[in-house]
Amino acid sequence: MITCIGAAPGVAIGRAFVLPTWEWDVPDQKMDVVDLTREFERLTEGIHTSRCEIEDMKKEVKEMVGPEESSIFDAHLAILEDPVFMSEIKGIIERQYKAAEVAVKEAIDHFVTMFDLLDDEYMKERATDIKDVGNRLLKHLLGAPEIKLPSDTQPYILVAKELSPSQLVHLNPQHVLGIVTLIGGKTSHSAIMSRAMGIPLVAGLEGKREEAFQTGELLVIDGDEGVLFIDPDEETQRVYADKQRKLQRKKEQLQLLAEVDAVTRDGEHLTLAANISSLRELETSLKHGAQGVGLFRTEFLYMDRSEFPSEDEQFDVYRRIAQRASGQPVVIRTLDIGGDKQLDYFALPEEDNPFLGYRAIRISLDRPDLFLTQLRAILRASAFGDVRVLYPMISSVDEVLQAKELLKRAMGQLGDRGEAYNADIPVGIMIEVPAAAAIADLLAEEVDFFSIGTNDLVQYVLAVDRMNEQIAHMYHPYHPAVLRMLRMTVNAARDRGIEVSVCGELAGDERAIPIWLELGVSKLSMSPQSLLRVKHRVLNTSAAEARDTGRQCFRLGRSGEIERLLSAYVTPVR
Ligand SMILES: C=C(OP(=O)(O)O)C(=O)O
Repeated sequence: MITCIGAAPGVAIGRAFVLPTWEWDVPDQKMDVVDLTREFERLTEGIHTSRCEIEDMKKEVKEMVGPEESSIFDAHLAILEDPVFMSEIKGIIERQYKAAEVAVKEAIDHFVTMFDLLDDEYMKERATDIKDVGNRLLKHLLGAPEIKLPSDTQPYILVAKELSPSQLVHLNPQHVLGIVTLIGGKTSHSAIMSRAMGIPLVAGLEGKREEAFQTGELLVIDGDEGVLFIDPDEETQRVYADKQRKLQRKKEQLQLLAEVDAVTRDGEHLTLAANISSLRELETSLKHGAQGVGLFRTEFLYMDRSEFPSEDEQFDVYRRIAQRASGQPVVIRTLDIGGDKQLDYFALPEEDNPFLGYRAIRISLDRPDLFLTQLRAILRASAFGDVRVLYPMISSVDEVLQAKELLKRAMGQLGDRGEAYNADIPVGIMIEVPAAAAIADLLAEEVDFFSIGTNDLVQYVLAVDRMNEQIAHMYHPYHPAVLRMLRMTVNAARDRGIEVSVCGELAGDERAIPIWLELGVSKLSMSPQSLLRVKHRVLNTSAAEARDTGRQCFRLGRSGEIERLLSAYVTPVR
């Protein structure tokens, strides 16, 4: 047995297919005849073809896996445009008279060595991205063929030194039982995609096996435990086949809960809704028994295009979602760009602190033309279902009043056009900025509901960037400061009699159920993949007991203690 990193859960048993390394042999030679113009032209053409391929893969992943995973390819496109990477390549051509492919190879080696030397998992993963993009560029410059995966064989476990997201896109989950990579870890882009595609993955095998992996050898991998067996004996095969069957059965049992209400053992009802970014995700959510859409992240409608979506385009999507939700609530959040979410055609200013900068409602209020277009589209959809509007990143009463004023103006415009809409559309705000939690009592006077966005709330309360892997260990959703903010918000909503729900990642963490019960939050909105797991936990929970645990959490002073107490209370189900 080899212990490694379990990067995507699940068990796989099958024969190995070893993927040849995607690295080209490039002889280090100077140009025969110095023709800089020709080399630059070849380089430009290679970049263009690579960009087109990456854009196609991005579209494919968006369709197949989801918009968030597809944004992985933005990092790849950014590398092709990176001025430092490109000037390194051009400098080698210009000053050393080397052919474009030699220059690209040297630039890849230079940056990969530099990033690998840093003792930082995140930077090492970025080295993988550079290799992936650089090798794609090299492939075009050398006219080399694409490495193809077998598609007509028995299903196999794919073994690769490392696997790039662009290689993963072309995997057929019907053929690939599992993945083994020598390098990489839990945070790699491949791991994120494997998890979303439901393919078990173990990583970090480099140096743990002396001889090379061979195509055809029998492997067992367990992506939960992070273990790999090579040519396992019969007993091991039996044990893991058994585990695999149990996991499959668990999945099937959970699926049976889709139509069951989320009620605790002692009769308390919770509403479990879904966070979605597309119609495709709504379908998955409905299959998993979602009670409506608690958060529709509309920014994904604005991505992968060259201009802002028109009112009609937006209306078409919102209407279809409202209709498909068949009368269940659909909460549509207005545009939340800025921070880590950028639009190619909307040049946001370079900022020192983009998460504290020009983003979300701040942009909407600054650009009423864009905001009114979106509000009209949402309002028109409200004639087709229980549509509600949600404003992101609210930090003051003034912002709410301005947004409400613009909503009224949008209603007036639709009225002039004779369009139907719900004049009483419920209006809510995200509580994700500490200021909003602190003045929740004032904000509650102005709106119909609160939706607590714990992802951003945790980042802002703790001053811990949610995207920065180096400080990821400090990102504590169970920090007492976060719990206090939650309490303030929920109390304010209760005193004013408005609805409060939670839509951050914490809503999908079954360990948090005692916190919600203690606070009196009865509506949770989460990723479609979490719905059945959380429901299963709710069904096995005694609200009275859980509330007791929740109460104890509020008395503890350290995140670790709180997390331990909650973890001991539940045994997570997958
Ligand atoms: C749901 C949230 O918003 P985002 O889309 O930024 O994750 C949140 O911040 O909790």
